[in-house]
Amino acid sequence: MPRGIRIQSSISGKADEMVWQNAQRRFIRRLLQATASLCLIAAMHVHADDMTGQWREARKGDRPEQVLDEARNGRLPVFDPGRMQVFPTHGEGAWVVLRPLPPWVSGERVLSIRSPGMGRVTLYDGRGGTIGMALDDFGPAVHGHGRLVFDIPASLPASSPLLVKFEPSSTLSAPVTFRIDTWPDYLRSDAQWLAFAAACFAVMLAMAAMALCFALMLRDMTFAWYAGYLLCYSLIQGYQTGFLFHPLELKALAGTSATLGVAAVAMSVSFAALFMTRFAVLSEFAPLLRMPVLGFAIGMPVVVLLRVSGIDALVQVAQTLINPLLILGALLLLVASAIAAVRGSRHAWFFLAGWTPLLILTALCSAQMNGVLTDVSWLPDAALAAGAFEAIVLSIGLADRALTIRRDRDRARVLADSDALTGVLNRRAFTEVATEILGSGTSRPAALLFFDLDRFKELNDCQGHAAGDRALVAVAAALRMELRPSDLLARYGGEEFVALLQGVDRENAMQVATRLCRRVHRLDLEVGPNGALLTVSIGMAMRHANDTVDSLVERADTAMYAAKLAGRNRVMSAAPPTPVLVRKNEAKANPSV
Ligand SMILES: Nc1nc2c(ncn2[C@@H]2O[C@H](COP(=O)(O)OP(=O)(O)OP(=O)(O)O)[C@@H](O)[C@H]2O)c(=O)[nH]1
Repeated sequence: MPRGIRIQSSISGKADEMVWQNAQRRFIRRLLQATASLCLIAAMHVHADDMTGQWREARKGDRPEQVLDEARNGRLPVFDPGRMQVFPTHGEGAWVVLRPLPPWVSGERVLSIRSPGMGRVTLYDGRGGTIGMALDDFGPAVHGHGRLVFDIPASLPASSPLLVKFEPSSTLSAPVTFRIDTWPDYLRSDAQWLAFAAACFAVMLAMAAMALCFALMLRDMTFAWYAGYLLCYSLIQGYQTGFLFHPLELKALAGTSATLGVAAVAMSVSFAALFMTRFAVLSEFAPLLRMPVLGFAIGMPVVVLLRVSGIDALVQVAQTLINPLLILGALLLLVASAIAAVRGSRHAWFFLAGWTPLLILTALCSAQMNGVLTDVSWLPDAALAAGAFEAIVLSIGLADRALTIRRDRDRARVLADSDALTGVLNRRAFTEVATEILGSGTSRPAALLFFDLDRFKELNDCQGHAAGDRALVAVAAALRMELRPSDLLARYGGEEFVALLQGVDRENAMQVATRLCRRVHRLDLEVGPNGALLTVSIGMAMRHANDTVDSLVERADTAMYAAKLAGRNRVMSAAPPTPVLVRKNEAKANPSV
């Protein structure tokens, strides 16, 4: 929209803005409600009772047959393989015996271990053979997605117990579930998971790429911190689900979860802190918490450096600090954004809506490590989906922020461009916009009207300056009403106005000017005690090639004086520019001539 019209429509824009803000408030409220419902989804999970399980910690010198014997004799603790269970991977690891229950799945089948963490798992096939596997393993021909899968040959009786060993590992053990499926069933669920995970990663990475582009284009670090956060969170999920290795086949990242994975966890919270500080405008809405949040954002990379330093003592310190710091930091972000939101930061609400489900799910996944919510095996997948959900919510928030900034800028521009008393364009803005218009097409006809109120001094003297101001406002409003939205109207000086009419010929311009002249008279504003009404004298000049705004105004002003001399309350048309004037303008436009 041209700048002049934008300013002119600013008043009606205010009403639209209020409607828009209410709609936004409603949208955010609904978003929060949806988020809350997402967090409160009942922990319903149906799992098939198709196996029983027994387990014990592995000891040095254990033999597989001995463990199977112990299981057969009922000397091992029992667990439900369909519920999430953590098996120790410190020391010598852990043995797990799975006993399929009838009805048995015969023929070729698949044992899958969901969310196994980064450790290695070995299946003993009962004939002295073993198959070892890990999420970042590229050896086996068949590899699951988001899970470890073992091919159970048809030759192994369906009722045979399966012996699995969780090998010793320095990485944290994760709660796992076990399942035996026929190949078609397994392939179907694997394809579903792949589609789900690919969609979540695609959303997060697309939003991160978009944020990076915006960071570069707008030179706004808020977008950069946001992109950094999303990339780190995607990396964390990529490690945890094994998506980086299968299907992405990023072999270079195999074995890096203890360093790069941990760094990604720490950096994601650090980036989230930096992002939230700017996004929720903590400096304005929660200034006391800004420094602690920034301190946390800077502290986390330091801990990461200690963790990857390779110096034992420092690694130990980092290892001790990292988890408590993560928990404290996450809570700090939550509290800071909640305070900012309550104090009026609209974008803090977006942050809360996106970040809270993720935080709750992360906390619930951690709780599963301690034997809580063992039925809810979809929680790790929900944490992945929450990442995508958060990416969408925060991207909408960032778009809203960009719009808000733009609207504020537009409003400031409108204020700077408009005349404080009458609300029409001021002289500087008129000159700029009119120069743009005249420069954009010389072939299009245009006319400039110069208005000067008659005997305005008398009105001021007799009725006071305030009455004079009211008259100026009334005249400006009347002129604005009469003109087309595309015509520019400006207050040029004290009681002088100018209008630039586009696409009119001389005859049309004279008709418009005459109509405006009559309109001012019809305002019935008395000038003095003798009952004379306020009138206006108008000079009209048609735009010629080589005309500048100044030359056009100058000719219209001269015509206006002629109207004054001829008795006021009338319109006079300016003569075409004299050759001297044209030559002067040509010289101005091209100083070398
Ligand atoms: N109330 C009010 N008066 C203003 C404002 N700006 C300029 N004026 C007054 O407008 C009057 C202009 O007077 P003149 O230039 O003598 O012109 P005039 O009285 O209209 O006489 P003619 O133009 O010859 O018809 C002066 O008295 C200014 O003080 C304003 O913002 N508000």
